[in-house]
Amino acid sequence: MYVRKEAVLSSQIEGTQSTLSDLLRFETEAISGEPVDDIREVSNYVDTMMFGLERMRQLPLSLRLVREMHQRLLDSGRGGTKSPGEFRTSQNWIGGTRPGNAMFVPPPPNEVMTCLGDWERFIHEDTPGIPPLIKAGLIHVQFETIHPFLDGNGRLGRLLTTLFLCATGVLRQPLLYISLYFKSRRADYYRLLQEVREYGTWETWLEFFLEGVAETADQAFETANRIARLFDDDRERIVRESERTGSVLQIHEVMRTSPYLTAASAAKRSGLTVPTVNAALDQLQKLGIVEEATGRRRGRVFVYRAYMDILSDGAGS
Ligand SMILES: Nc1ncnc2c1ncn2[C@@H]1O[C@H](COP(=O)(O)OP(=O)(O)OP(=O)(O)O)[C@@H](O)[C@H]1O
Repeated sequence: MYVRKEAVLSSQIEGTQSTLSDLLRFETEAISGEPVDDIREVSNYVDTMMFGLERMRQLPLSLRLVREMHQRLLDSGRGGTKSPGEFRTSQNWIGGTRPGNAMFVPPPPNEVMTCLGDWERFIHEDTPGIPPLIKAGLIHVQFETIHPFLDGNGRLGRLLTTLFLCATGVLRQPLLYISLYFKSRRADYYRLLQEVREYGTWETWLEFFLEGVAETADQAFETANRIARLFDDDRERIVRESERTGSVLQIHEVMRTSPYLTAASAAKRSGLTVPTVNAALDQLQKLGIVEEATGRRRGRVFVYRAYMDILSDGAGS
């Protein structure tokens, strides 16, 4: 669920409209009002993170892995036509309408591979004096400065931060949604990346980055506690107040990983029959734990509302 939250936030940094609810409903094949392209983009982000983590069992965090991840990330979402999986062979720029009036012009195409080679070497270099969190901040600013793709550099760069921290064992799971911090301070984020180049203010960037990691980690800890309390309280209420406690608990369990579901998907996930699932969902609705989200009689979608409210903090509804 944290990966999904990070995906929504990272994609929201530049204009993508979908919310965490949209993504989860999309994944349950429930209909949503948002343009499908936006949701697909976020869904691709989740897919790319999972793919990257899995692929790191066979491959180091390398340029090859970066290209494979980029291919997935841009698969048919925003930027899908801009050479997915290929390092650029033309000049790009940030801000403005042409290199002449741009805020930043990344290295020329014939320098990209040399810069990337250095970047890759730095990732793997033994740097005992640089703790992994500081290294992650350096890797991010360098990647954004090289801007090796025609599109998707921001999203991939943020993904790589989490992936690098997983690779070094700082994170056991991809549980850092640092994009919330970058999103709420977007102007500072861009400015500080820029100032590293213009004024060599590495320390200011690193302070900002590390503050983001600390703030994000504190929030994740707090969120995890709130979620654990909610699950415990609701379980107790189910045991105390509901009929058919066994199947109701089973559906409650399923909703911990799928806060949006249909009766059919819940049946598939739990191994219970559809009528049993419907009866359990009925009980959960009576307890006020679950709500029906569509207002329709057919194709109903159920949501674990209080859970979604906690998860959606800062990521739209
Ligand atoms: N002045 C700058 N110098 C270096 N990098 C920058 C600067 N301003 C922004 N960036 C980085 O470039 C990213 C945007 O690049 P690009 O459009 O290729 O990525 P994206 O993933 O498609 O978009 P976004 O990150 O905005 O969702 C920003 O997210 C940020 O990480």
